[in-house]
Amino acid sequence: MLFHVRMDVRIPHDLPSDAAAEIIAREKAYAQELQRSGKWRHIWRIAGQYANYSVFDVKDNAELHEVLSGLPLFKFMDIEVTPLLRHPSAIREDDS
Ligand SMILES: O=C(O)C[C@H]1C=CC(=O)O1
Repeated sequence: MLFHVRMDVRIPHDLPSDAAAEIIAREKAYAQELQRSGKWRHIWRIAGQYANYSVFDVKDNAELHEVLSGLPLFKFMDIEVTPLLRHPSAIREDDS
């Protein structure tokens, strides 16, 4: 199943910078591993914001929840999920 996900990151200003840097490094490794696995299909920075638009390809809602709740930055994020399905007018064969 495909899901469009918006993540807005709100790291508290009083979090020490070395702690923030450590979480961000773990987040990057986690995100890149999920991209290599094919579960995190797209990630785009939203211009001018500490936020991204992503597309996940996972088995079901439960797997999406597991993946998202495992994000090292999860507790500092607002996350909005939109389930997707193939549009009847789509022509790209690999978009489902
Ligand atoms: O930077 C972000 O948008 C937040 C998060 C998502 C992937 C990643 O590496 O960091």
